[in-house]
Amino acid sequence: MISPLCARQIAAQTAGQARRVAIETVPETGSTNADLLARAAQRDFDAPLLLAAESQHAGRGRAGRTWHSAPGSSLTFSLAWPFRRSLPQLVGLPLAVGVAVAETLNALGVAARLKWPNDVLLEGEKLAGILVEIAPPGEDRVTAVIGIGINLALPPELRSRIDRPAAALPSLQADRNALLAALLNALAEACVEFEAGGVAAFAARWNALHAWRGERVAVLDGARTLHQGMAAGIDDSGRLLLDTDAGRVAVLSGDVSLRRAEA
Ligand SMILES: O=C(O)CCCC[C@@H]1SC[C@@H]2NC(=O)N[C@@H]21
Repeated sequence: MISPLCARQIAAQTAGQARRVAIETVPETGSTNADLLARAAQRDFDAPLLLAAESQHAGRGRAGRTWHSAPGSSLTFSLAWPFRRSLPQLVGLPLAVGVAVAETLNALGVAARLKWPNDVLLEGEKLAGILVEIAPPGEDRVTAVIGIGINLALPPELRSRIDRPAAALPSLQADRNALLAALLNALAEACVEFEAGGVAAFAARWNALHAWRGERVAVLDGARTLHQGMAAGIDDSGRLLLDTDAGRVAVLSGDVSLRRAEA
């Protein structure tokens, strides 16, 4: 039996948090990221706010992609967090979020690993995606909307819409409120730590979770290959380090592929 998302249950399991987070759940929406960005633009809240949806019909992914999910078989939520940091200082936030998600899953016995910059993989297949979007900056703070989608089951109609190998976590489907509470605790801690220390504070933990460390990978911009080399982890700015034939390069953006790397 799949439990419905319930704000009260999630709040009860996150009550010990130093930073209070308001929690809302809705049966359906287009995109929890879009909803929180719109509300942030209207100054609808000024403290951390979590919005979780049973179902999204216009889920957004990175690089303009669509995030497909199915009611009850995915966990889809966004956390809006106001940071007292400048916009450029938030560049590495998605990596810190990836660490928080993967460590939470590891603590629940799931061997999740990270693909740069912030896909969460299980045995090489995508289990969860992270999309961080920034609301129009206020006077003294910048609000990041941290959107996370986790596959808990992959019914055939969902699998047929996803164009890449995907994984799911049926063992965690039964109590999505407990999973969401554990994630929220870890994310709130990560946001506080990120505000103090930036992405450098997460580099060693990210590297310990790196799925493709030591593997030959290609970094792509659409169909174009930008670099090829051995993935060596991230540096203190969150850049992917690649050992190429021409020496070490630090990559700022792109999609990483194992399949497209030439031997
Ligand atoms: O891997 C990606 O491309 C990122 C996917 C992020 C999906 C989540 S689901 C909750 C939140 N709302 C959205 O519209 N997108 C994010």
